[in-house]
Amino acid sequence: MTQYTVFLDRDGVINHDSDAYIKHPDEFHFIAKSPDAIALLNAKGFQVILITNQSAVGRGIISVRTLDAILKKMTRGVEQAGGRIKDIFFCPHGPNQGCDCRKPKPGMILQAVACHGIDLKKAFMIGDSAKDIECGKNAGCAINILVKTGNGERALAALTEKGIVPDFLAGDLYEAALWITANFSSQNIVS
Ligand SMILES: O=P(O)(O)OC[C@@H](O)[C@H]1O[C@@H](OP(=O)(O)O)[C@@H](O)[C@@H](O)[C@@H]1O
Ligand SMILES: [Mg+2]
Ligand SMILES: [Zn+2]
Repeated sequence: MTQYTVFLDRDGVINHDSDAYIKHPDEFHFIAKSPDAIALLNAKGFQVILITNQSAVGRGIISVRTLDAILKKMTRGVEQAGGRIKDIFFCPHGPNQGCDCRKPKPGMILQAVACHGIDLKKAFMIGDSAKDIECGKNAGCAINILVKTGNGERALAALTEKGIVPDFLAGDLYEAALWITANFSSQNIVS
C-alpha cells in the first residue's frame, strides 16, 4: 500500500523567510518545532518531500552550491530531531523564465510523483504562500494546508480574493503535523 506523503514548502514553513532571500546558511533559522513536526510525521508513517521555489539562483543572488549548503544545514537539523526529508525538489528559475517547475505550477510535485510512485489521494501540501496552495491544488493533492507563519496571513487574504479555500489553516508546521497525524491514518484521504 502506498505511503502517505507530505509535501513541504521551505521558506516561511520550515525556516524563517526573508524578503531579501535566504542567501547563506547563517541566514537559515528553523521556525520553532519545525524539525520536530517532520519527525512526528515520519514517526506516524508520513514521508516528507520538500518542494521549494529558489529564484535567488535564477536571479544570480546565490549559486546552486550555496543553496546546497543551506539545504544541508536544514537536513542536518531535521535529522538531529529524528526526522528525515526523503527528497528535495527546487525550482531555480526566475519568475520570467517560463519554466514548468516554479510554483504555483505543479511540475515539482508531478516530478516527485513520477520518481517515488506517490498516490496524490494520500498527499498533503503545506505552505505559507498562495502559490503553495495553488501548486498543491494544481497537482491534485488531496489536502492543502496553509500555515500562518511566513507569508501566511498575506496568503490567506490573497487566496480569499481568488475564492480559494485551504483545506486547513494551521498556526505553524507543528500544529499542521498534529492535525494531520490526529486525523489521518491508514485509509485513503479521499474515498
Ligand atoms: O517559500 P519557498 O518556495 O520555499 O521559497 C521562497 C523563496 O524562494 C523566496 O521567494 C521569493 O519570491 P520570488 O521567487 O522572488 O517571487 C520571495 O518571496 C522571498 O521572500 C522568498 O525567500
Ligand atoms: Mg514559502
Ligand atoms: Zn523552474
